[in-house]
Amino acid sequence: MPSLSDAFRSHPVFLHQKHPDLTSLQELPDSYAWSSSSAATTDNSLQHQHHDATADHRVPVVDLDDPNASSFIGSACKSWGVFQIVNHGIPSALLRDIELAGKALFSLQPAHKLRAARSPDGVSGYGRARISSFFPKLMWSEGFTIVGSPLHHFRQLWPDDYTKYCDTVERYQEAMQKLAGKLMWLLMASLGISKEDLQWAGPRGDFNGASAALQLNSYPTCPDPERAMGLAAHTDSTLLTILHQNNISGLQVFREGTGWMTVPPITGALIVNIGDLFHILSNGLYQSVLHRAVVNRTQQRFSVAYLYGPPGNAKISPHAKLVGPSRPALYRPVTWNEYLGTKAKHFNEALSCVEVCAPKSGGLFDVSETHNSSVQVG
Ligand SMILES: O=C(O)CCC(=O)C(=O)O
Ligand SMILES: [Fe+2]
Repeated sequence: MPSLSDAFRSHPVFLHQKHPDLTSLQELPDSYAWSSSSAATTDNSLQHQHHDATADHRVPVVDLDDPNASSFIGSACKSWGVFQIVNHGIPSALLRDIELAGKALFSLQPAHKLRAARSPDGVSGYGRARISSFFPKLMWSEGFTIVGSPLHHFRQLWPDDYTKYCDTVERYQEAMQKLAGKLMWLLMASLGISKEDLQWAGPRGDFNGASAALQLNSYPTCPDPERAMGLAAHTDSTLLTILHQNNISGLQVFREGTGWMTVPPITGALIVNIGDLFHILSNGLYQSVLHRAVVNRTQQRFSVAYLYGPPGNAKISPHAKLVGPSRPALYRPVTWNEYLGTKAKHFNEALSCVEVCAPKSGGLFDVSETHNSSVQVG
């Protein structure tokens, strides 16, 4: 069965590894300037101001202990593709520990960090965002990707001290895997899909064999944040992503008709993004949210993304219960590996590459319309 590492290995991204020490720069080098200081900023739209969060313009916050959590999540996914969660069961000490591990890692000297550099066809290790290759300008950030055990790389970074950091990562991965499974069923329930309806979730519905990657991100303080970009606009290729940000804002999501909106940090809350694969599974009902990270002049920002996808051999397709005479399947079945290949080539156009039928215009589709449909897909 192909693993996530195999998937990345077969779709290498070549990034030049030379990485200046961003913390030492007093001025923004041209290679990092996404807009000129006088330019009206429209396209990759560096409007850094966020729209003030009136009730309708606030990323929804869902209490997972609420008996109606599933239906709140459903509404959030239809209109936003992102929501924050509280009462998620992840201990605050674990959130603090993973943040401390990230801080310790990114504060190492540049040459030291490069001991754990990600190889061009590798998935794990230190380096620039994989999406960098799609943009002419560099991003004001550093990342560290972990698939499976970080032992090999952590030994290179902390020869005498790696066990405590490995232990933190392992505990974090375990807790995230459980939470991701729980979120998957809340999402499924909101679409009227039960455990019997999802073969690849396994006989006990525990998503055994699901794949995941952990992405640590650091956004150093920036001398000219209005012209820089921390992480350019993208959607995640995942089913879902669980993001922990420290108490510094920077994550923005794009809303049709409104523009870029900041997702404000809420102490102890986690952010859940719908990824492209869930968009496919939901037959386009749930949005995979376009998001980016902006930077600031005074405070270093950290985030930890748990990128969650299906088992390597699972074909993800619009679920049969969401397909009917009035709503044909919009996408063809794909494995995560195949989809990552499409993304590596076509980036933000990847979803349209697996489309089989243009989405109908004219509003949201009513889930109840097809709950009893027996049409099979894939
Ligand atoms: O740092 C953030 O807030 C966003 C990170 C992200 O989008 C990613 O790692 O895919
Ligand atoms: Fe992302």
